[in-house]
Amino acid sequence: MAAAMDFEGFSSPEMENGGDNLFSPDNDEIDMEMTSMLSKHSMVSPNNEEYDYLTEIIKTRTDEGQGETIYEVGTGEGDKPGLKEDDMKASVATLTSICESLDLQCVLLRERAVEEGKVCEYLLRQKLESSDFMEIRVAVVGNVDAGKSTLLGVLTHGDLDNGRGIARQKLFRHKHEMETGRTSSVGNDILGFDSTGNVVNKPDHGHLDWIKICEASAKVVTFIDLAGHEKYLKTTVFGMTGHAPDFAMLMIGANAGIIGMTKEHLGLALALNVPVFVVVTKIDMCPPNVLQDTLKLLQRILKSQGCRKIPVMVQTKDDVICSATNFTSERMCPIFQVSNVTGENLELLKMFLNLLSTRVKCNLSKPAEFQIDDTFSVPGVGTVVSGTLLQGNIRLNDNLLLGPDALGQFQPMVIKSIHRKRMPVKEVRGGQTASFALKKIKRSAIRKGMVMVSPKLEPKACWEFEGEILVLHHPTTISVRYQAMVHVGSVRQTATILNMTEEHLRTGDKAHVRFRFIKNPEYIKPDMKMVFREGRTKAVGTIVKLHPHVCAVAQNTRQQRAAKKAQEHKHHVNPQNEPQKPSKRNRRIRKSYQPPTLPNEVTTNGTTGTNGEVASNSATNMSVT
Ligand SMILES: Nc1nc2c(ncn2[C@@H]2O[C@H](COP(=O)(O)OP(=O)(O)OP(=O)(O)O)[C@@H](O)[C@H]2O)c(=O)[nH]1
Repeated sequence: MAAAMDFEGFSSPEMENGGDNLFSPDNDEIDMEMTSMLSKHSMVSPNNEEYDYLTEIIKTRTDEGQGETIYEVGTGEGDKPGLKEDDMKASVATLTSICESLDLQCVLLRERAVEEGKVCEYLLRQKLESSDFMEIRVAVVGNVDAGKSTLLGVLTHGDLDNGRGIARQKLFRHKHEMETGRTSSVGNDILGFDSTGNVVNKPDHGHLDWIKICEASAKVVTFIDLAGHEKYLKTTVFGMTGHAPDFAMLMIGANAGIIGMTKEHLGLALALNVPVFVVVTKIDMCPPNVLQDTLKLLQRILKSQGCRKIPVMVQTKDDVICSATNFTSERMCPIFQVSNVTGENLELLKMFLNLLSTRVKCNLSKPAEFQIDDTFSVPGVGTVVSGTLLQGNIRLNDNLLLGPDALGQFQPMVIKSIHRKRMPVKEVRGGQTASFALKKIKRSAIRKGMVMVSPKLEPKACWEFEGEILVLHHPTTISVRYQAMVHVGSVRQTATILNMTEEHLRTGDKAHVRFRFIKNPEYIKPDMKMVFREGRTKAVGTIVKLHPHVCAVAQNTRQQRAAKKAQEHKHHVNPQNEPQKPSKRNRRIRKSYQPPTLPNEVTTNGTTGTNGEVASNSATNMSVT
């Protein structure tokens, strides 16, 4: 019961709606409408018109699924499921022919015998050029020693672990990680699937060639390996907000159970609306009664008020298909039980990963918006930034704006080269991660949290913003002037509470709070999820209003203009240009000067002030981070 209590307050309104806001309701409605008009016999011998209609439906569904969909043959609205052998054969022939015309690979996932015959489910996946692939990002979280790095080593390198850490050795990036066996930084590993769903990773002398994997893949799953130790929580939170994961894979050691940071990481994923699936490891070395206890507690926590999830034990291929197809839209939380040493159930997990589809739909027709999560200085190349393209497209030689800098300004820059997963490409689409080499930009001019956006967006930075927050934990009370680290997308900066609707906030309290960044203005948008934390203090929330930076810029330019005017005046009346003490009147004016309040504030519905700072609805396509 205590565990359930701990989760009070983790759920957000979106969670309670099952995260439905992640999908465009209009498209779902169209899809449902189109599909519901079909009978189970529609594919048996369609005439030309019906054939075109079926083609249209499949095209819409694969486009919506960003290049893939699961299609069921043998079911239809108002019909009892199942087709006789001959009808099934004819339907599959129609499906295959449609797939060929649309350049889709058609793979049988499962066949079910039902009262009226058979129902077959097919995975339809776009055949892509070798330089293109679908991308899914999975954040890997869980307590220290849950087996995160080991599982990633086993999945990506194909060799089982020995129970003493041999598999994880391939992934550690720092010397101290090798020595302590603990992950400290955000690491990325990739697992590629070809169009038929086979794993393409083939290590060469223990090393993976990312370019070869990407070329052979139709889908690449990127694992964002986050540290399990509490002292690296800052990194873990950054990984969950800044790397825009589609899903979170929560790892639990079967014998250790739900300990340490497990609940913390689960709560973080829930608060950020990232769908979670659980992998219980080490089942080879865990006594059955301990495993049962761990699973029971896990299910109780998932079903509790704070989580409101439906735990589903995945034990067969059918379970995998059901849970993968319903994962994004429902409150389902699939649970796998695996061993990295014997390999038990790893095939089910791989099949599940292959069937996952991107959660966040990115609008490709909108102006480009790229959030930077890391910077590098590459010898012979120059400054390189990596991150996620949240909307639009970016091509080689595109002119973009980079910022905001410390003054809240954006500078023009040109894209010199583009890499996706270390593979040179000419273009990146919304939803994909990439690295860009930038022309004539110093690395020192860039910090994590900056963005590169199309000039059409006319970006504005802001010092101050308002958020609706919920305090998950605080030992005493939070009041005005309290400072803590704010994570929003890849922005990570300390902010001060300027004012709030409550006088004091305690654990479990909700409030409307106005924040101010202490160091730099940032590019953020309404509706973005935020985490506010300092030590064990944690609050989560949503940005509801921005106070654009125009204020500070205006202040600056106004001050600059005033200074220039004063200078000119000085030159005019004081030809020797000697420093002069400001008059008493001027000093009084300066002292009493208050920055003007802004007329142009941005609200959540995308309405803008006089300058039209933020494109309407642009926030709705942000990845939920
Ligand atoms: N027997 C057995 N041992 C495992 C299994 N999975 C992981 N281990 C062992 O558990 C230990 C810890 O695994 P790690 O992969 O380092 O754990 P982690 O969650 O990545 O830990 P951090 O990087 O510190 O967050 C290693 O010695 C692994 O060999 C498993 O399924 N069975």
